[in-house]
Amino acid sequence: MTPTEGTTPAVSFAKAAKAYGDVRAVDGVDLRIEPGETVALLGRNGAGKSTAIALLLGLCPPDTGTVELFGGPPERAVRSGRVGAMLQEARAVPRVTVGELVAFVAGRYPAPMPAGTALELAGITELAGRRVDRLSGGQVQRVRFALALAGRPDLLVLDEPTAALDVEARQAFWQSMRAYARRGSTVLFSTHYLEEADAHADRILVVDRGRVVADGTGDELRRAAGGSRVSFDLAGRSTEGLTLLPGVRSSEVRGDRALLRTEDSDATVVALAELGAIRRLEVAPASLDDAFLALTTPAGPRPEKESVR
Ligand SMILES: Nc1ncnc2c1ncn2[C@@H]1O[C@H](COP(=O)(O)OP(=O)(O)OP(=O)(O)O)[C@@H](O)[C@H]1O
Repeated sequence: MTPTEGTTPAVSFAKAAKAYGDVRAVDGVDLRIEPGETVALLGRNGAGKSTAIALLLGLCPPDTGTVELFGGPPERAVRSGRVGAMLQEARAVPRVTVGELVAFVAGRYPAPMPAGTALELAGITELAGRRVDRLSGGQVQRVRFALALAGRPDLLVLDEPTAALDVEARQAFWQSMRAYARRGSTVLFSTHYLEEADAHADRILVVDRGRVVADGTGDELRRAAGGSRVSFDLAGRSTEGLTLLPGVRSSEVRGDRALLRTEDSDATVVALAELGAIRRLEVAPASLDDAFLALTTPAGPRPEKESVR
């Protein structure tokens, strides 16, 4: 996305880096998020999403480079109540009711929303009188969402917000998030789920080994990854040699179907036809899954610091 001239970005990283020993958790990231954008940080476990979020909230300083929120240090934006965050770590919760806790936290902010509105937006109005230490994991998650909203933040930061939620709660959560984003707030959320990033973000930043390796809408990422998927019924045929066919990058078997990811679907289809492997043959554009696989490094040991570059 092109930076908007003359506006102050909600979030900006300039060559920001943070290492833990040999691990470059955030490795020289340049990034600009405009006010009002909803952005997903998408990456595998250990890609650096939580560290990037810790930097932008001022929880730890970058080793090198700078991170700013609304044109100033993160601490200033956080102190002035412009930022609401929902982080991963579950802290011990006090023995107060949900309503009391949300009202207490809202009261710490200069321009909070009424506690009842925060509860309503988080879909937990009926939990207002329940003790916080007697809730299910999913309910606690939604209380934390209400707490993140309570100060009416300009920037809402959510680290894997749906991790503990079941399907129904997940849908309700995204509806609430979108409702809040429509009020003009900037939202940044991290996730492992491609479908969530695709469905709920205006823009997806794919993070891999501490770097932003792609930045765009789901459609842009699909196009950038290029390629197609060719699938057909194996009908008992061996899968041996499929990856050697022209254009094929990878192959996978799902039930009795073979799925080939290819850079040249015409050449792959001709080769399959020569083998007679064309039962229920389908050719489709690459999916976001394919794009993600093409853009990121497979799980495995992280390289040593020296071998990264
Ligand atoms: N406090 C720490 N001390 C040492 N290493 C750390 C620390 N925090 C993160 N790391 C390492 O930095 C890398 C990035 O971790 P980070 O938690 O930012 O990734 P993530 O994308 O949020 O992963 P996940 O999806 O699993 O939460 C990982 O290799 C992790 O082990």
